[in-house]
Amino acid sequence: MPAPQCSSCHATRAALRRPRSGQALCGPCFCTAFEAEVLHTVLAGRLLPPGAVVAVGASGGKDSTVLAHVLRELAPRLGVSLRLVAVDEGIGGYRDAALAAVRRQAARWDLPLTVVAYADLFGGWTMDAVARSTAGTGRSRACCTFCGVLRRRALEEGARLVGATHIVTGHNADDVAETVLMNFLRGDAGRLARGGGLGSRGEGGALPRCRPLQLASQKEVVLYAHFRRLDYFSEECVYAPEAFRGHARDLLKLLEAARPSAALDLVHSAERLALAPAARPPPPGACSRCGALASRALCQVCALLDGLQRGRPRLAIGKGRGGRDEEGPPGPPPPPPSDLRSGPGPAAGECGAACKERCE
Ligand SMILES: Nc1ncnc2c1ncn2[C@@H]1O[C@H](COP(=O)(O)OP(=O)(O)OP(=O)(O)O)[C@@H](O)[C@H]1O
Repeated sequence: MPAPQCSSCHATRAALRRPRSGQALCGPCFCTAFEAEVLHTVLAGRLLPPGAVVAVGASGGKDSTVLAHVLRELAPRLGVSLRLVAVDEGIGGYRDAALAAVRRQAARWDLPLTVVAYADLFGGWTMDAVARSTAGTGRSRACCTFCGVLRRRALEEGARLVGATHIVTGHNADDVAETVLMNFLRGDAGRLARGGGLGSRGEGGALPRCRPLQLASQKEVVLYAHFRRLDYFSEECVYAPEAFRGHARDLLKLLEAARPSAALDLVHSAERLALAPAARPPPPGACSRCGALASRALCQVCALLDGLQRGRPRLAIGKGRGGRDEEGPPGPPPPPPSDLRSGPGPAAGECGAACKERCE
């Protein structure tokens, strides 16, 4: 059976059916509709005011590639300027190739690019060193959680470096739905309550952050990249197979098979969740070491670096466990890596990151 006419321009055959609405569109009409929807998300949510200097978290992957491309198209109408900020986590055999994709994008789109590295920001620690340090312990599966905490801080530092007023990331509806599921499975009411909305307003001196693709499905992000012929890096991080997120992703796929709107429904559920006063997390204070926002004495970055230097990486994830090890009782502490400096961490007041928030 021949493909139906595009239901928008009626001039050509449709190339796809939109996964959620079933609307038949040709490639160009789909891309125009996709861009209009992102524009609506940004304007309706007042995410990026005119004059904003926007740091785009650029990983080289499909989501941030699509985000940077769409925002570049929309920048004149929004009245914002863009900077690409890429974080080099120090993941051998993965990040170098992804950074090469970001460099190609920056050159092709004529956007300024700044790269910040964990090794420079976090006293010599790279993600590979963190993984070595946790290998064989109960904490090795938490690599992605550790990395998310450090990346959030690194992105904040990079954004400040380029004079940004706002940070955007490429999280799409599926990413956010997975996070909602993970928080439910962890029983983490505090993060569920904070996870709603399209981003954070930048409390405590942190830069405002938002996710303009939060209402776009992963499938449509991929379709947009395909029809716009975007060049992106599509390999999975070497540490991803260990992550708990993979189970949430599998669960989401099962749910979507029965209910195609499951991801977006979860995103909207999180937006509407209202916590009983007793379940609300306490107002954050300042990290006693670096001055960043923290719901405990040390912010998550300082707690993590502290634990790494002592050979007992720990992270306060979940329902107020007071910063104890994330995954079960600690095993014997591994020796500290000999090739790493144990850095002092950022000076008081320099961080400004919202450490209390989930960092992926
Ligand atoms: N190394 C990095 N440098 C800068 N920003 C990053 C980096 N890694 C992730 N981000 C930001 O966080 C968002 C979510 O990252 P995540 O690791 O969940 O990957 P993803 O959902 O596959 O996104 P992408 O396809 O853009 O890599 C990205 O879209 C990007 O904006």
